[in-house]
Amino acid sequence: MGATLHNRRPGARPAIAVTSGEPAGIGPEIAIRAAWAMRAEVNCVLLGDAAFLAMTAGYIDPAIRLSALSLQAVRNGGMPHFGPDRISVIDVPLSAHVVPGQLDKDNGRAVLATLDAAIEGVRAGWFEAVATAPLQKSTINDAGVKFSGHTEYFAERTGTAQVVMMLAGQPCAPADSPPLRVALATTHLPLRDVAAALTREGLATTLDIVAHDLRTKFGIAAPRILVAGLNPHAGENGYLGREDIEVVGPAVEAARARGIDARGPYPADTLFQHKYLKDADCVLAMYHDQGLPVLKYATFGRGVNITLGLPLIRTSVDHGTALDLAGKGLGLAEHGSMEEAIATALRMANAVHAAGK
Ligand SMILES: NC(=O)c1ccc[n+]([C@@H]2O[C@H](COP(=O)([O-])OP(=O)(O)OC[C@H]3O[C@@H](n4cnc5c(N)ncnc54)[C@H](O)[C@@H]3O)[C@@H](O)[C@H]2O)c1
Ligand SMILES: N[C@H](C(=O)O)[C@H](O)COP(=O)(O)O
Repeated sequence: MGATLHNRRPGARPAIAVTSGEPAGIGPEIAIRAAWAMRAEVNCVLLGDAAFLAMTAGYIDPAIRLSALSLQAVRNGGMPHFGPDRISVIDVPLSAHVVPGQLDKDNGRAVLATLDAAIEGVRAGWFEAVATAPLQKSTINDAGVKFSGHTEYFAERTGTAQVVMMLAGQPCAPADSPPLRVALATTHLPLRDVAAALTREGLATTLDIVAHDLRTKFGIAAPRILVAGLNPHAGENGYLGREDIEVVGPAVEAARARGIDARGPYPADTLFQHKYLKDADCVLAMYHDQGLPVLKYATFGRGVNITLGLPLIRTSVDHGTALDLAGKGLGLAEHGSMEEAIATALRMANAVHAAGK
């Protein structure tokens, strides 16, 4: 997988799959708006129900033009390249009528089918990367498929033993802030299971993946990674938990011995301040709600979620399905994060493409 990155036709706009997400949420709207806004730069290929996307596009702006092919037609004849005056769609039909704001488990498997089509398309050379609009994890579980997130699903479907979720965004202040990147040592699991999920070996692999992908896909020659402790005050010399001494610290030391500029563990509550972040390329947080609230507070609406360690490029938005907005109609959701997800996927694809030449 990924070999197709070198097959970009001279002069052709790169193609990126954009999955349209939970149909009852804001995903279809923001995917259409972002793809339309970026149509001059990139051939976004929306994956979703063609009739539903056409109807949604018509409500957003009748000037938006979509052209659709069935998945089977693409399998038979290659990708639609309709040009920059319209958005390409590959039809992945829904099973049930969509009521905005109301989840329907009958559509859960169709949402998963868009992810499968995206992965198939990268393997087949139709796309250079995948950007995903938000889906509702609970609906897929309600449909009878155990599902904890795109991150884990893409790992499983590509046979990747370990991946890393990283979110990135540009803080507004201070003015000289570098991009804030927060990677997670654990992803979607109950808080009570976090400590047991942290191992020296797992953290070692996480640090290797973060360092490798920041080098190869972000062009950072020697990434500096600041590692947060698990416990309050990084364990207070063992009086508030021993994981920082026994697991996190040794993993950081071992990474340094392998030539990775990892530092820590630092107390998480004071790590996110400019004097540390200004020289850092990434913070590794131990769990989802240790790192992401800080990132989202600083950059919500402009952030991007990137899965590191995959054999393909996958990005996403920094927010969810916003059913509260979707239920009230179109025009309430911001699509800045979706645009940034597509732009980041494009930059990453360009970096890999350039490196492969
Ligand atoms: N990339 C993804 O697929 C992704 C990411 C995050 C959450 N989710 C899923 O989304 C579902 C809902 O999650 P949640 O309720 O915790 O978070 P949410 O992001 O959907 O909503 C949280 C709040 O942010 C607002 N908001 C979100 N996106 C917005 C946008 N683009 N413009 C304006 N306001 C916006 C919502 O109106 C709401 O007030 C869950 O199933 C969650 O797992 C998916
Ligand atoms: N953890 C992500 C966030 O808070 O933005 C979100 O749940 C999406 O995760 P996946 O990309 O794994 O679906």
